[in-house]
Amino acid sequence: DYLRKRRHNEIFKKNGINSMPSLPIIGVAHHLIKKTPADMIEFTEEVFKNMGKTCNLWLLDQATVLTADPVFIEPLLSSQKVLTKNNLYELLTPWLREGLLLSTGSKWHSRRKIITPTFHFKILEEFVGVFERQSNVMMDLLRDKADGKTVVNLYSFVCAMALDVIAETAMGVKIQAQLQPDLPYVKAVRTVSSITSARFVSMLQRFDFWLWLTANSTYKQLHSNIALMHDFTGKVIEERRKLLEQNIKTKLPEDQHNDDEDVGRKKHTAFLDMLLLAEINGQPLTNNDIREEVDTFMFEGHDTTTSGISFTCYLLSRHPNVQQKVFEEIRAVIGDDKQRPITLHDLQELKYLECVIKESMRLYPPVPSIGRYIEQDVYLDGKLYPANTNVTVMIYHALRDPAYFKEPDQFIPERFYSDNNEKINTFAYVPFSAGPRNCVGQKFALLEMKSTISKILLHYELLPLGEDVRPVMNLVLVSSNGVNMGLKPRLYNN
Ligand code: HEM
Repeated sequence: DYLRKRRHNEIFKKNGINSMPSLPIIGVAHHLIKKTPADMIEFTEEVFKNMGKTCNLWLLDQATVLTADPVFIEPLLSSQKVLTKNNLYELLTPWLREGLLLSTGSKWHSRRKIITPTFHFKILEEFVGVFERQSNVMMDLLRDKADGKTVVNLYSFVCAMALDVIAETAMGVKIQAQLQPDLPYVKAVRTVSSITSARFVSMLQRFDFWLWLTANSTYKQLHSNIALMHDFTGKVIEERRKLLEQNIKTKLPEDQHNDDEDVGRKKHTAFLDMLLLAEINGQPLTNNDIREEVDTFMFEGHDTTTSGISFTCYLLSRHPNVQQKVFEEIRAVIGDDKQRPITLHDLQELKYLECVIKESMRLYPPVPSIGRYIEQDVYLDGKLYPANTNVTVMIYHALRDPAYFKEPDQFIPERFYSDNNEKINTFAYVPFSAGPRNCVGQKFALLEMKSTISKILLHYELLPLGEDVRPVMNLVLVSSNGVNMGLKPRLYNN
């Protein structure tokens, strides 16, 4: 073990990577044991300040390279050889199994090949109506809070809305998370997301055995809720497969299996339908194959956009000039009729809003860190990196690097103008990651965020009420005291 650690440290040193002084066996775990999740942003900042933008920490006997340096991020994320996720992702395995986020090797390759086209422009166009309908529900729910005085934690409203959107687009099912929050599937998603996030930031709870031993009821709650979710998605898949087979047999046009609400309108295709039709090496996917992909969308596709929408609205509430500029753009593109459905074309025209969202995700990236595992010795940018190394890209810190972003803590959407001279380095701005394992859902996410935020601003003015956010790096970025603001109905006098 000593020799292994020495080899790692020597190789790192050659690459200009410092290793933090560590103790035998435990490494640097003693620095972390008393840290709370809320301390982690500051702790990592301190580490980078003292050790450099890429450095190594021994966590027990595991080499863990932390980086916020685009010079290293570029070869790492571009590599076709380092595609495996690190052990932190194991927390998600019981729920997501080997879906696209967690799978690796040839399984990941073949799945990525069939999933990428499911985000085709034409398909996304069909989803715009879902964004519209679900954000309209949220507008109704916000109405009695919008008195200009009440402090609203927008996060919980957006979260239920985003869950409705992803259930309908991924599975073709209306789960009514906003209107019936007590539905078992909805509660199960919330419970499993929150237990998994808590485990992500607790060194001890990460280990299954320890969770079972010290928090048995949480352990049981986690697994019974996962079983419930698998059961639910499994049944949806079975039903849609039957329906599809029936439709093929009777050659019914797609829109004849509409439910009541959709009568008269072409029913949109869900991701699940495309997976039912997909083949790998001439073989269709099994229900279990499809389930892990649908579950992955359910997880990856709602907490992330919730974080993005909530933090953007928060920043707008604190920057009235920017809010006014966005509002004017929305009014110019969409008009004053709050009931007029927002089209894909409208969303594409909202250029300033896009800059605002990009800048919000720079200050508050919904996915604040990602990880890779180096399985075999590998050369990145001509330098050797030893096998059995975890790497964590600290997206949160990279996006506030003054070497790449002037006044990095300021909210300046204009830096994303396409004609801005201050060209943004692709690997310095990675909220959706980059390279072969980048976010497959990023276009969907951007459209959903644009659609929801423009709906909110058409209906309400956002006011700087309540405590400022305290960002915490969970699986996604959250705020420990909520994402607070006030709302006031918009009046259109001029
Ligand atoms: C603002 C919203 C979002 C952000 C910031 C975001 C960010 C990311 C990031 C950083 C990754 C790389 C993860 C890693 O390397 O471990 C990723 C992967 C992924 N995202 Fe997103 N995401 C968002 C929304 C979505 C949505 C809406 C979907 C689905 C509808 C989605 C589906 C996925 C999937 C399936 C992967 C795995 C891709 C692969 O490994 O090939 N994401 N996302």
